[in-house]
Amino acid sequence: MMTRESFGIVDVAAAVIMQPDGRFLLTCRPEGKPYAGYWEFPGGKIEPGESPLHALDRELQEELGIQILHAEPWITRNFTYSHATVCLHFFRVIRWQGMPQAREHQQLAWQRPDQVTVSPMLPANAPVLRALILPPVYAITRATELGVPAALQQIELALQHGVRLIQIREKTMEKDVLQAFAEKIISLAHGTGAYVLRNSDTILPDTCGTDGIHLTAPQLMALSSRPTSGDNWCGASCHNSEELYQASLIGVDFVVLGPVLQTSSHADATPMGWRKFADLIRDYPLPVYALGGMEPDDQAIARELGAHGVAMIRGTSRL
Ligand SMILES: Nc1nc2c([nH]c(=O)n2[C@@H]2O[C@H](COP(=O)(O)OP(=O)(O)OP(=O)(O)O)[C@@H](O)[C@H]2O)c(=O)[nH]1
Repeated sequence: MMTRESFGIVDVAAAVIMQPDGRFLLTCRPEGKPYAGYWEFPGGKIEPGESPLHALDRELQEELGIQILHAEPWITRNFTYSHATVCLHFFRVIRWQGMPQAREHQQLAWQRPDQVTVSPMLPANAPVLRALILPPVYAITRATELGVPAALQQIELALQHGVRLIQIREKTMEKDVLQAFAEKIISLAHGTGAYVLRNSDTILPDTCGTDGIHLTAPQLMALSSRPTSGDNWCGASCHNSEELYQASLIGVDFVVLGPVLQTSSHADATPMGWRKFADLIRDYPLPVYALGGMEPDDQAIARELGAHGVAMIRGTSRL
């Protein structure tokens, strides 16, 4: 029988073991393994007949002496090394039993997503570390509907509640009003370390001081490469498998997928529901925010199904 291994694909389970303060654990590959001395997420190869989660539990017991109590599927990334193509199934491990110990004499380091101090990292892991910087909630503005003062107040409150990613999505706002609104949002957000993206359908220029762009689905489908470079963020809106595929092809940083539930901002759109959402993002390489009728409490179910977090328009006021 032809297996994935006979095609040179090695399935691997890897853990982002996360403390409540956001720090996660990296380990250094011990002598005797390929890429010895490189840092990686704890984990290892999935044995025949094992599920990714069972393999991860076994690996974490062998390598660190801990047992998984709660883990969420996250992203799945392929990477081709000279010896093999690895398919890395990442999980966020939120609760575990025991204290991680270096059972294989490897070095361990707790790291912050925006401040990784160990190197070199395994080559496959750069986009994974970048994905970890993304916060769990993505807030989307609706100043055209609320009025600028109320929208600013809502964003200020959201920032106080810990929101660290905001999209300015005012598609019909007059230019001067929009620019003044964007300046205020950027100044409020940057004061707390939050990122601000501009929707690609607004008339804000590249130079307006935002930290990147959020592509609408039609704009995503019209592109042949990612439109931002360097540290600038690039997100995209997706509604189906074709758009998800295109987003992974041009290598955006994250996607928003929906509508998951009924929402008054897109009342005519048919919601896909959680089951279809989960099917669409299974084994997907990029972080996904669930969008459409999301409330703060929906973070738990979204993450359980493999989402990175939730994106909210109205729900932001209930954080
Ligand atoms: N554990 C882990 N492996 C990774 C990461 N990133 C990455 O490219 N890999 C690759 O995935 C593969 C994992 O294989 P491994 O050698 O660690 O597996 P293992 O613990 O089962 O070891 P073994 O082969 O000695 O039994 C390696 O090719 C490694 O380079 C990561 O972050 N964590």
